Amino acid sequence: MIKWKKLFSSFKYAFEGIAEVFKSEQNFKIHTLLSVIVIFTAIALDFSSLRMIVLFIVIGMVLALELLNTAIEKTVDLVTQNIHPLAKQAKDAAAGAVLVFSIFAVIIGILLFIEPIISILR
Ligand SMILES: Nc1ncnc2c1ncn2[C@@H]1O[C@H](COP(=O)(O)OP(=O)(O)OP(=O)(O)O)[C@@H](O)[C@H]1O
Repeated sequence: MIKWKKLFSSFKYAFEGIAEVFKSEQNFKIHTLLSVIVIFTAIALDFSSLRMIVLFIVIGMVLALELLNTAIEKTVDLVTQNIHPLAKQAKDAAAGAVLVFSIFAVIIGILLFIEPIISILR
């Protein structure tokens, strides 16, 4: 049987986690703001369903990766407050994951937007 109270609590904690990261992490704020701008621009350009789906996947991945990056940072800080090469490697690798996907997100974004922008300029 579905435990509704537990399910509701899980959502509540997840939203608390997102709100906390939004408050404390500048990068997450910037990515969220950019995502909103990009989505409204896509609507204004009358994106097809397929373009919209790809856009939502990419935006979702960027924001989810940003949350995971913060989770790793916090976990490392919980394990040690001291300078440690493994702490550096863990945090840098997590930041690298965000950077790698962000670079590809920009490339995908250009590919998604270029045609609708050109056709509106014609
Ligand atoms: N305990 C540690 N030992 C060694 N190097 C660390 C340690 N903590 C952080 N660093 C280094 O400092 C960098 C910045 O770490 P920090 O925890 O300040 O994250 P941040 O850059 O502030 O991330 P964000 O701005 O997303 O919170 C890390 O990427 C890592 O290279």
